[in-house]
Amino acid sequence: MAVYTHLGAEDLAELIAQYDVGELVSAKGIAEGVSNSNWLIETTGGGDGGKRFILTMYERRIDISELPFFLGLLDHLAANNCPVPRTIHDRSGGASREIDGKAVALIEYLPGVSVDHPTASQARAVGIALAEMHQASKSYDKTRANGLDISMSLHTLQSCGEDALSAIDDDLPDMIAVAQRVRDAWPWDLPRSICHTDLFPDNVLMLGSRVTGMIDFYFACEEAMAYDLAVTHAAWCFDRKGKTFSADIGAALLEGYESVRKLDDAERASLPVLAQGACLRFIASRAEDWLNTPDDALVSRKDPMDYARRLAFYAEASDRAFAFSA
Ligand SMILES: Nc1ncnc2c1ncn2[C@@H]1O[C@H](COP(=O)(O)OP(=O)(O)OP(=O)(O)O)[C@@H](O)[C@H]1O
Ligand SMILES: N[C@@H](CCO)C(=O)O
Repeated sequence: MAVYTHLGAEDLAELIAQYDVGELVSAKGIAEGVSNSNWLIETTGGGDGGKRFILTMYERRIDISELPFFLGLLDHLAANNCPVPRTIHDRSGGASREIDGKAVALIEYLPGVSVDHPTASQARAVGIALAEMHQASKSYDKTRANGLDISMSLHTLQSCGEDALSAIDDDLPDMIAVAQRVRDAWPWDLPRSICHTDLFPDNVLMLGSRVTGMIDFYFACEEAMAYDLAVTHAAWCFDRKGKTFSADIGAALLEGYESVRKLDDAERASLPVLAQGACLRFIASRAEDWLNTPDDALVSRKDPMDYARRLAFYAEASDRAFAFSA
């Protein structure tokens, strides 16, 4: 479910008339996603070329004052040949507008589907797209701090508290001590750029082995590029529950990334701790969401233990997780 707000036909037609995209033909609510309301918009087409667009209404999670950073980043990456949807600007040049006090943006529609079971060649393509994005975002002139870094993951777990964590799973309270250990070992001085930090399979659109779209940049921030690679590794190289690691997917992802941007020695050596930090980021946010989502809510909860299993693998088998060929 992800249409939280009803927009009537007249509201939509009036909104679309503010853009040089032709007239509204249809608007369909998109079921995927949990944070924002999204519609697939079709128009008769206009000066901006396309006839299909994504209309996003920002419902929660995003601080509206940060929209210029996120929407400007889409435009910067698209202009630098990354497969990222550009923002459609309205007739007065605005990247976002307001309806009933809520911010909305019209985004280029990109073809492709999200894969559930990636192949090695798809993982390689994602590695290439991620590295090219890191290179392109170095010249972006805006920045944003990571609000979900390892210190915040530790803080979030501590704030949930051992009792509440143990109500989700008996093993979850142990994550507080693990987060302390990982924070103490954190490499703070690795090469940085603007990173996606949430490049899960559901945020990548693909046609065959081609990446046609990287979407949902609403966690993008300045971070260590190797951390972004570690997040992507954790999200792509395991089954959903985190029980089985696919060495061929991991190797293909790293090889694709390094075909564009070679990791330095410090980045390579840091990958095991970065990957554990990546897991803790999702353990913490999932645990917090779990505790804040009522049992009867329409949105389904994501299990923090899926990432606790990945974390255990990175802690115990980092040689297997990050086996470089040279
Ligand atoms: N630019 C785009 N081109 C094509 N489809 C898109 C585009 N942006 C979003 N979508 C579709 O809309 C769905 C929901 O988008 P998204 O994942 O960004 O939702 P969200 O609620 O903002 O994010 P999340 O659920 O990750 O918090 C995606 O799964 C995808 O199918
Ligand atoms: N990709 C995240 C949701 C966004 O924080 C998860 O699966 O937990």
